[in-house]
Amino acid sequence: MASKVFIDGESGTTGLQIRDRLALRDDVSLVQIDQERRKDADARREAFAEADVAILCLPDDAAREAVALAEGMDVRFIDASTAHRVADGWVYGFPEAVSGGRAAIAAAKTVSNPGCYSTGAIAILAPLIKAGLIDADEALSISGVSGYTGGGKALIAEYDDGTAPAHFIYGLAQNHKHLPEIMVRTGLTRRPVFSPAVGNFAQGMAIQVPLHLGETRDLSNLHQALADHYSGAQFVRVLSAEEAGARIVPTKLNDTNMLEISVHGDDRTGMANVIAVLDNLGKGASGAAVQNLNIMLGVDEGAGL
Ligand SMILES: NC(=O)C1=CN([C@@H]2O[C@H](COP(=O)(O)OP(=O)(O)OC[C@H]3O[C@@H](n4cnc5c(N)ncnc54)[C@H](OP(=O)(O)O)[C@@H]3O)[C@@H](O)[C@H]2O)C=CC1
Ligand SMILES: CC(=O)N[C@@H](CCC(=O)OP(=O)(O)O)C(=O)O
Repeated sequence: MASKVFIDGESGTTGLQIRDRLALRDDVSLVQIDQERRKDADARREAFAEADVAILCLPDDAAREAVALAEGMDVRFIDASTAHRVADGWVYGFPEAVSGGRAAIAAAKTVSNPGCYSTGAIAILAPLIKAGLIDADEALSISGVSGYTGGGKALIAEYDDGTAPAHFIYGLAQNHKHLPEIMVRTGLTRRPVFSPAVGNFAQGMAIQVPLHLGETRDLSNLHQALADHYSGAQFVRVLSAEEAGARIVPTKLNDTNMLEISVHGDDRTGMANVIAVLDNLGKGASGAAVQNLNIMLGVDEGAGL
C-alpha cells in the first residue's frame, strides 16, 4: 500500500519541489488540503491524522505549531525548517555526513533536514574533523553564495520585480541561523566566522572553507580524507581539483540531489580552499527531504531523485 505523505507548506518554494519529486511515484500518495485552508489548524490537524509522514516546509514558528497540532498522533515528521535542527529527540537528516545517520533516520519519528549552507559546510568539516585534519577549536571561516530561491517566496519576489541587487553579502552580525547546527553536527567548539551572500541566479550554491596548510595537513591528505569518507556515497562526489576545473560554478548541480566537494590550493604557498557545490533546492532542501523520506520508508534511497 502506498505511504501517505502530507507536505505542509506545499505551495512554497521547498514544498513545490518536493511535490514534483513525489508526484510521479506510485509508492507514495499525497494527502492534500484546499489551498484556501492551507493555514487552517483544523485542516492541517486532519491531514496529520491521515498521513504516515508529514514534511514541514514552513517558517520556523509554523513548523513548531505543526508538531504541537499533531501531538499524540502516529505521524512521523521531516522538518525542512530551522526549528528542530539542534533540538533534543530530533535526528539530523544528513545520512552521508553524520555517523550512524542512516540507521537513526530509518528508525526516527522526527527528522530535521539540514540547512542549505549547513549541508555544504558540514559535508566538508565533519569528515576532516573526524580525520584529525581540522581541530575542533580551530579558528575557521566559511563563506557561501546562494541563488535567491534560498530566501523563499519573499526574496524571490524581490528578484522577480527587479528591486534586489545583483549580489549582496549578509549575515554581517555573525548570527546566521545555520551556525548552531554547523557547530553541533561537526563537533566544532569554536564558532566559525560565516559570510553568506546571494547572487542574481535562482538556484544553486557554493560553500568555501579556506584553510592554511601545515605539518598535519596538505592538499593530498585533505582530498584523501574526504574521498575515503564519501566512498560509495550515491549523492556526494569528491572531485580532484582538475576535475572540478578552474572556475567553480554554483549552478552546476541544479535540479539534482548531488553535492560535489573539491580541494584546491598550493602546497608550496601553504594555502587551500575546500569547496562544496549543491543545489539549495536539491541536496540543500527538497532533494534531501525526499532522500530522508525514502530512508524512513525503507525504499530505494534514490527513488524520485
Ligand atoms: N528555499 C530554500 O532554499 C530552503 C528553505 N528551507 C526551509 O524550508 C522552509 C520553507 O522555506 P521556503 O519553501 O523557502 O519558504 P516559502 O516562503 O517559499 O514557503 C513557505 C510556505 O509556507 C506557507 N505557510 C506560512 N505560514 C504557514 C502556516 N502557519 N501554516 C501553513 N502554511 C504556512 C506559506 O504560505 P504563503 O503561500 O501564504 O506564503 C508558503 O507557501 C523554511 O523553514 C526554510 O527555512 C530549507 C532549506 C533551503
Ligand atoms: C539565500 C538565503 O536567504 N538563504 C537562507 C537560508 C536558506 C536555507 O537553506 O536555510 P534554511 O533551511 O535554514 O532556511 C538564509 O540565509 O537565511
